[in-house]
Amino acid sequence: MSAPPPLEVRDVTVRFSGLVALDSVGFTVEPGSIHAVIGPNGAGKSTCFNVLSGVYRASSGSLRFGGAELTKLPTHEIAALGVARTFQNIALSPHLSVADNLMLGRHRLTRTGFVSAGLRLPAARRERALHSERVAEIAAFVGLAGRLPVPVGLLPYGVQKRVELARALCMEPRLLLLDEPVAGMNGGERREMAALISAIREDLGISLLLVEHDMGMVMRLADAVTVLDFGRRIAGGTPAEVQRDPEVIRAYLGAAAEQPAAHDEEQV
Ligand SMILES: Nc1ncnc2c1ncn2[C@@H]1O[C@H](COP(=O)(O)OP(=O)(O)OP(=O)(O)O)[C@@H](O)[C@H]1O
Repeated sequence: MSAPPPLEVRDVTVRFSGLVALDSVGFTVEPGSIHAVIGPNGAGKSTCFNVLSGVYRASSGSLRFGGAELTKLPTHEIAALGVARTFQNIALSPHLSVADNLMLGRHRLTRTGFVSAGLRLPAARRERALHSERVAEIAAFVGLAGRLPVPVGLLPYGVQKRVELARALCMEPRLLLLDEPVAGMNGGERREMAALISAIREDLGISLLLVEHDMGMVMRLADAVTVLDFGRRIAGGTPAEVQRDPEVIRAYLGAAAEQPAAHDEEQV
């Protein structure tokens, strides 16, 4: 897989009947980096994510991934360019095994159609064997080797989040969008997930964009941080830079005064 191109977000605005959820937001995810988007509740983080994966349309602005303009593409074409995402609420089939869920992640890479697969033609059999091998490799990489036959619904929540991540990796992405990857996890699960995210960057060379509430995790993991507040980009830079930015401190202190529980997440 070739090195990822940069993701360039320029002047992106998203409006929902009068409400400006994103207001001329811009940032660049450098190739092979971990870039975090943070901000208080309602800042526009999920909107940013949804516009990147094609779930929402930008009202104006541009999102370029290498030579491709993503703004007008449907979700499956964005995925075909090598942009995969995970969901905040797990989006797996609970009755299917881990292996089958991961195979579904490889769907876009499958060449032989359903008919030849159904007829068990040799080409389809060979292709399935290759995909199974890759699924086993990815499962081992994320620490799921022993769980391949287990129905996803029987696994603990933290393990299901790993399956969700593995499913996205099965799409062989060059850019991975992670929506609150440690939400709802306990301290141990958070540390494991943080180590896995680092390994994805180090060993697979994939760029990662993550939306996350856990500040400890963001500050330890991210190479660069973009801070949103009320749909605007109020700061950007290294974790150390944004942590001491007065605008950021003001946004978070204001939010904490209104919603004390919102950023009270456990630190990694
Ligand atoms: N589909 C939608 N229709 C209308 N308004 C929306 C929609 N999605 C988001 N919004 C609004 O856009 C603004 C930004 O919301 P968004 O969910 O992107 O924020 P967020 O930073 O992800 O918040 P949180 O941390 O609570 O998840 C909010 O005012 C929200 O109510």
